[in-house]
Amino acid sequence: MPVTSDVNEKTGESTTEGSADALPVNELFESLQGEGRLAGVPSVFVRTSGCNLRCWFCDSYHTSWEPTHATMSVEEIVAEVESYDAEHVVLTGGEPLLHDASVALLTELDARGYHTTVETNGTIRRDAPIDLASVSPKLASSTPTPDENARPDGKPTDADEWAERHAARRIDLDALAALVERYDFQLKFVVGERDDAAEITDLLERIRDAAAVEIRDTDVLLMPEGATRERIAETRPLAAELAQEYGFRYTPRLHVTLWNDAPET
Ligand SMILES: C[S@@+](CC[C@H](N)C(=O)[O-])C[C@H]1O[C@@H](n2cnc3c(N)ncnc32)[C@H](O)[C@@H]1O
Ligand SMILES: Nc1nc2[nH]cc(C(=O)O)c2c(=O)[nH]1
Ligand code: SF4
Ligand SMILES: [Mg+2]
Repeated sequence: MPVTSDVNEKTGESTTEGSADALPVNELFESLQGEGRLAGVPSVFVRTSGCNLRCWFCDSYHTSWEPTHATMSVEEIVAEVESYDAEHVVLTGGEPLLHDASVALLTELDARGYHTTVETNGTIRRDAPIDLASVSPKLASSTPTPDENARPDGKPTDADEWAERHAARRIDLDALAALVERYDFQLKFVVGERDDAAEITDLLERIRDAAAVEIRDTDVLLMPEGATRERIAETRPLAAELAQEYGFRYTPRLHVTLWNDAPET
């Protein structure tokens, strides 16, 4: 029987000791990669549950604010991935690098020749075979407030408690430097307001100082904030404008345009 892999729902801390071979999986599906430099590529998505942050805009509420999951062994996940025809696998969450078993899963996928992308908030470093580290550091504007949260029914969350924890955890320069040094990477920032740009350029300077590899402006992608077609229609012009102004790349959210906020897309 697989050992339960879990994350403390109150603090988002990983409690995965002794569970190197099982993951909390919120959903597993095939879709088109919607974001980043592999946008449009058919991919299997493995969405783990549990996060150490609480972005107010999180489009995966049931992995962060209210985590739900089935526990699957690495073997079961690999078998389900193999039932699809795709060559690309995206490990996401929640925060997938919280879990020890993510390393085991990536190792098994690598051994079978899959291209792996890991979507991560950049606060955790891991040694694992990752083909593309898709790192999305969280800006101050992601911090939850009692008025702004991702809860589908709009009711209040424990945002006060989380605001402090989120702010303290969201940037870890050592972890960001390690991720860009170890892996082929993209830095993907969620943009919803013009002030985000100053924080991005400031943070970029600090990562460049801390990391021993080159970070080109074209490794930096700006992505419109929004989990729905309506919302990205509002934020898209700003993300595109800032990308042009600063020489960064723009990335769409193809899946939102195609399927809005439907699950398993
Ligand atoms: C749900 S997160 C899971 C991976 C990891 N926790 C992270 O944040 O990078 C997957 C991607 O969706 C982005 N994201 C989440 N909610 C979003 C929103 N409302 N608008 C735009 N991007 C969003 C994140 O920044 C990240 O790049
Ligand atoms: N189609 C599609 N592309 C994605 N790229 C990153 C995603 C994520 O949630 O990490 C995502 C997602 O949820 N769906
Ligand atoms: S870090 Fe990722 S999964 Fe966690 S709350 Fe933010 S967007 Fe959601
Ligand atoms: Mg998503």
